[in-house]
Amino acid sequence: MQAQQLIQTWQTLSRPLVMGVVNVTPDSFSDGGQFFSPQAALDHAAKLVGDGADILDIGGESSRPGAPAVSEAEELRRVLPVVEGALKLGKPLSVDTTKAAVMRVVSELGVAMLNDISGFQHPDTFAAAVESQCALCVMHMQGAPQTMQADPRYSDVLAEVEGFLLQQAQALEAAGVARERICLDPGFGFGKTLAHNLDLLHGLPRLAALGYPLLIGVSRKSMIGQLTGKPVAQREAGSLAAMLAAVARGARIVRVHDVAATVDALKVWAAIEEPFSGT
Ligand SMILES: Nc1nc2ncc(COP(=O)(O)OP(=O)(O)O)nc2c(=O)[nH]1
Repeated sequence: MQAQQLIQTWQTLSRPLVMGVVNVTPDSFSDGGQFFSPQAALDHAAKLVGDGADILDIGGESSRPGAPAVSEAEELRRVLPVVEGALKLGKPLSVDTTKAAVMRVVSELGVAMLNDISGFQHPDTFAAAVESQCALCVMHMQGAPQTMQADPRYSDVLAEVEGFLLQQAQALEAAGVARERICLDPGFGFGKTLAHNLDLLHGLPRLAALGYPLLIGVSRKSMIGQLTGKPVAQREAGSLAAMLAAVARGARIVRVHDVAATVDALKVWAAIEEPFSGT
């Protein structure tokens, strides 16, 4: 069972896990349209595995601000061929979806994780998560992709994100989900200003202290663009810096587009951070 393999890995591995992004969408903010055909997506998935990805996150609906919603049928049409093909790559798969029907189908196919950017808030996705045997990524988002960046406001962003993540995790456990199946994600860029994102980055140790693996996604996001002034295609360096800052503050799974560069950055970081073995 892929889920057990993934949970075992994130419990035992001394280094952060690298999650490679496979967007089977025409409009993802960072790579929309590049991998929209099943074969292109599978070729990309294989490349990311070759580059060192520990997990692949397959998504069929863009969550960028203002993105149009995708129907259940269309999302299934996009992701199923890729999931079925990527299962043969021998790495745990995650599916990035907010639809219960998609969760149920891919759980049956044996994917390792369900990644819900809306944090399994809805009764149908909550039930699908509980009934699956998958690992679960509970992410915080204020509002919905279509409107979330209009005017995000918090009295205390860290406290509100922490409260939501803990509430959802505890609700899932109360419904019978084993604690080790759950990881948490503050949702960088999902209804957050740059200041909110930086507050969350600074506050990661408090989220890590909740006792669940932290998954973070800053790769190529607008917060990197705001800090560097660079367009999406030139945000690799900034993304690596933010990723390492998050790892230094407790992130255990990093969701990235640039897998090879991330693997290299983590190797150097680990060599510096780990006590030098002298070999
Ligand atoms: N758990 C989690 N899932 C996510 N899914 C999508 C995106 C957005 O990035 P991307 O998939 O590259 O863009 P798009 O949503 O436009 O496809 N970010 C996250 C994230 O930070 N955490």
